[in-house]
Amino acid sequence: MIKTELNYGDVYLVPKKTIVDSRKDCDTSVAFGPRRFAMPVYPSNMKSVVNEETCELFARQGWFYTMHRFNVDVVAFVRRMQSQGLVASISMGVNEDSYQQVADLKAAGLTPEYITLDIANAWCVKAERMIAHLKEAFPQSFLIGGNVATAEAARELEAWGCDAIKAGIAGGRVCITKNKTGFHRPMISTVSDCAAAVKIPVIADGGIVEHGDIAKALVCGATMVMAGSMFAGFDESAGDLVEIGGKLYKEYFGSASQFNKGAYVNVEGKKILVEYKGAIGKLLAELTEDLQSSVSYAGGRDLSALRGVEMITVPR
Ligand SMILES: NC(=O)C1=CN([C@@H]2O[C@H](COP(=O)(O)OP(=O)(O)OC[C@H]3O[C@@H](n4cnc5c(N)ncnc54)[C@H](OP(=O)(O)O)[C@@H]3O)[C@@H](O)[C@H]2O)C=CC1
Ligand SMILES: Nc1nc2c(ncn2[C@@H]2O[C@H](COP(=O)(O)O)[C@@H](O)[C@H]2O)c(=O)[nH]1
Repeated sequence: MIKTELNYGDVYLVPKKTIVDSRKDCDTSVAFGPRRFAMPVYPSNMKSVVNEETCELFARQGWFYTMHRFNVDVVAFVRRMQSQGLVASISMGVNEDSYQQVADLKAAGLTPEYITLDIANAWCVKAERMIAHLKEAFPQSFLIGGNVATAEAARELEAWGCDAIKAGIAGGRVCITKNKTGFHRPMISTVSDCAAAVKIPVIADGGIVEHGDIAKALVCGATMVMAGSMFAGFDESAGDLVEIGGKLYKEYFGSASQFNKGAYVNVEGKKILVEYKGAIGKLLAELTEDLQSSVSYAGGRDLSALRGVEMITVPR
């Protein structure tokens, strides 16, 4: 029997009685690890989405962020953020260069508050080794492991010592993993299964198309949401600005694309152009308004209201 699974676009949320006088009374802040952040959504740790300036901007606004892991001087980055009293949140891989970065941070006496172990399928022996290494080197850091897509994988990463897991395989806008390997799970099913399986927070990663998808991910049990394409078209986005036929675009490419890797080897990502949309401030304000509205429809005053919301599918 082949199972049917659901994506964000396949479901809607059922409204409850609103108890606030204004949407502005709804609190969108979220406790995540040792800190509280203004919103439960943040940009993907991709070279075409964030750079040091983007990370600093998000940290200053009280939003969470994670710096990507591609040719980054982590010692300089962590020092830069912490010397300004900002949260330091970095990414690591599983290869020798990442072990060297751990040693460099230790030698410099630096401890990032948040570390994200970032590989396509973190349910693997190489990730298990790196997670053990990171837990030993930085027991005080909040360790996010990802990505995974099943309850069993989520449980294993929790058992290996992750403080949070990132869920979502092959659901991203510039992903070609599902085309090239055949593997993928839709996000509603992925997030619901992973969140039900573990006690630690789950980050829903990839596949956000509409702002309301963020509320849907939280209803499925996610604590945080990571999005790439949604944050890719702005002045502050890391991708290059290009002009074609008098129209402006920003480049957005996958971390496993030829453009990121510098070679066509094990390519599982592509490059696209996203419409240029100006300054990012307008998006951040609109995301906040939209999530405040979601909380009001959920019949509460804060994000906890979303946990009790009924989800339905509509036949197409
Ligand atoms: N969320 C998602 O769905 C996906 C995200 N990505 C993103 O792309 C980037 C690159 O990802 P990734 O390829 O994992 O990392 P890397 O290319 O950095 O690979 C990390 C190491 O793991 C090994 N490795 C990677 N995949 C496999 C595999 N399937 N089987 C055995 N060994 C493997 C690689 O060896 P070798 O190359 O020799 O196999 C390499 O030594 C990451 O930032 C990741 O988040 C990529 C695909 C899907
Ligand atoms: N299969 C691939 N997935 C990738 C790649 N680079 C990043 N990603 C994942 O996509 C999300 C962003 O998705 P979006 O729908 O919000 O744009 C990102 O956070 C990664 O998990 C890649 O090269 N291949």
